[in-house]
Amino acid sequence: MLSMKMPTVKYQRGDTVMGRWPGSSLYYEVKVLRFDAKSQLYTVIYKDGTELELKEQDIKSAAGFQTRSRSRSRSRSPGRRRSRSRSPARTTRRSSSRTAAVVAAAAITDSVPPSRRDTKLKDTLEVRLSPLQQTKAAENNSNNKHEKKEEKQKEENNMANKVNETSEAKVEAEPARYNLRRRKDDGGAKPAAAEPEQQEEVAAKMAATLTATLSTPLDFGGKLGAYFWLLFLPAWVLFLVLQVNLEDPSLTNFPPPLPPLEALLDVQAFGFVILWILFQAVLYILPVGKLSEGMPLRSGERLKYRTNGFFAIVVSAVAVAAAVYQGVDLTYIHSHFLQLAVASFLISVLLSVYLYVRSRYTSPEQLALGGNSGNVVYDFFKGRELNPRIKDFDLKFFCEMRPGLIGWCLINFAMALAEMKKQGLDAPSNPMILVNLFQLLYVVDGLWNEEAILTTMDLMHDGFGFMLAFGDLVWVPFTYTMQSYYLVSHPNPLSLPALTAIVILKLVGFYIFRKSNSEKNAFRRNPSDPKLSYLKTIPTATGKSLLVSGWWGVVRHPNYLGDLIMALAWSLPCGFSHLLPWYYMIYFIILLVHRDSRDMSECRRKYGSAWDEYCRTVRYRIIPRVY
Ligand SMILES: NC(=O)C1=CN([C@@H]2O[C@H](COP(=O)(O)OP(=O)(O)OC[C@H]3O[C@@H](n4cnc5c(N)ncnc54)[C@H](OP(=O)(O)O)[C@@H]3O)[C@@H](O)[C@H]2O)C=CC1
Ligand SMILES: CC(C)CCC[C@@H](C)[C@H]1CC=C2C3=C(CC[C@@]21C)[C@@]1(C)CC[C@H](O)C(C)(C)[C@@H]1CC3
Repeated sequence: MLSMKMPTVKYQRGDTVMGRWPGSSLYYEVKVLRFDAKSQLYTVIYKDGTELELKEQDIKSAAGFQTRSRSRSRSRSPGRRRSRSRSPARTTRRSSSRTAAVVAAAAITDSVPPSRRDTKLKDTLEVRLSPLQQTKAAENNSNNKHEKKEEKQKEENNMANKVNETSEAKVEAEPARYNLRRRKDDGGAKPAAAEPEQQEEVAAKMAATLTATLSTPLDFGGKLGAYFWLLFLPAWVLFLVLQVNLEDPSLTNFPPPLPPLEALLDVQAFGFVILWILFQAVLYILPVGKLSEGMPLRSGERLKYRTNGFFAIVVSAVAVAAAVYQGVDLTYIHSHFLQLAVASFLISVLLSVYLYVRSRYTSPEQLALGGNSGNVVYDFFKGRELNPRIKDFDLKFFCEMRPGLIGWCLINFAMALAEMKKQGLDAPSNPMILVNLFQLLYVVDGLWNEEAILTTMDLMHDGFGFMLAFGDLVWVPFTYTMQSYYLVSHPNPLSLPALTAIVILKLVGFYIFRKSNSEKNAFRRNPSDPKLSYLKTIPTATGKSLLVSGWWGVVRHPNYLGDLIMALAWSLPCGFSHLLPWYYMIYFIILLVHRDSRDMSECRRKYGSAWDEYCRTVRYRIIPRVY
């Protein structure tokens, strides 16, 4: 087993110490993750999962601190606080009437540092600064003049640590916003207001600090990129759908003229999409199948998910078969593809708006780290809330695994029927059968191993916003079906050797994909599983280890490799006459390369030098010796 050693420095990896929150004089309990000898900085992790780099002088041993109890702070009367000298959050009656447009200072409780949150709150919001106090002994040790000044400031903060925001107050602190933690449990304390100027000063200081420390780099080209993707993605789907209908669907051909609006909007198609989603929702909530636990959240909580996806696809297949038996003409899906896509798009927009609005009222712990930039368009696109739920109904999990994914198979099946109808066949063509079976296998496998999705990036890190809502409800069912749609009117006879080679390719890809995903999933769920004891690992400061042998020792993303090989096998049956059926392959390379780089940054942030060591040991990302 490989292991890392930390250089001999004052604080060691794993030490629990007190770290100063940058820009303030407040100290919180942190754990040392690593020390960078070059920059002389310690990477520490706060209790809420925030990682920061601190200088040695901003760290103190935990022994010199004591936690101020809640009861003590509660007993402090507002009047007593008022009598104190000026402080950043001083409470006065006078100022209570002036709190509109005042930024409230962050509430920091139980040694959890402030994280960010948009705070346009309608209700009265009571927040409180509750840092930890240093003991007398520690204070005496602090000879440094600078430190003494900060101690004084800290004392002031402690004295006047309640700020109130009235209903008309709008809390807006640009460029960054901070976490205002509701103090529902502080019933005894009366709301009071802070001195606006001083609060603003504190807020501005913290805002600057938080911008510098908490903001994760923006993906997808940042704010401008978000505008671009919001327009480009729907336009691209429209382009593909119009193009695939052409006799000669060359991507270089000019797209056909846009149909009139009334041809795009179809109430019946809209109704069918809604019915399909509701049908899947009913299957999802049925108390059938396992309740699986997700990975621990930042709060330590583990959500439960109803993983009955396989049951859902079996029931859906039976329902579709019954409908066909009853004479329902599924080729409607082929002839109304555009209308169905537009209806799904509208639903995904409505869903994204709902998700964005509800995320404004969610507690900061429930926000994803990446979708909380403060820019409305970017956050709408990227998604703010990590696991939006209506009671136990997990919207992200449901959308990712059900309507679009199972809808993809339904559309493929409808295309096979449309091909038979259009080309007067008694049975679908071989390429159509291959595409249908290959993609069905992919989806069924995903649903059979539904629990494994709980350890993927989307579920663990990404917020649920337009990108995933659109991706799940529109992109997957209406662009992943391009190969079968293409085959409806573009037959491509396959020789037996070609057919056999494609099948072998698919199986090889599937084997790599499934084995590597299962290995990682099993390891993440139970790292001490005896079945995995032969695997080498690298320990990391977070307590989690990284696999460095087995599939994850071949390349850093063996699952992407398998997935790409499968994608190749999906396009090959369509031949080489047009680029359109190869669109998925091209898109998928771009998607996975980008995903890999996103994951690399995320893992480097999480695991630091352990990740670098993993990358040194496993040199290639996706394709051995190539990339
Ligand atoms: N068909 C499609 O459209 C798409 C399919 N996919 C497929 O979905 C699957 C999931 O993909 P995705 O979520 O992107 O990524 P992964 O399932 O590969 O998850 C990445 C995470 O795995 C963990 N990890 C990375 N390296 C190691 C290691 N050496 N040992 C242990 N854990 C490690 C890390 O999380 P941590 O350490 O926090 O556990 C990392 O963040 C893939 O098979 C992919 O091909 C993905 C996107 C689109
Ligand atoms: C619109 C954007 C450009 C891209 C959106 C990306 C999404 C379409 C994909 C992100 C991750 C996905 C996964 C699957 C489907 C596509 C999306 C939603 C997946 C459910 C397909 C089936 C697999 O077996 C899987 C491993 C479960 C996949 C997980 C990731």
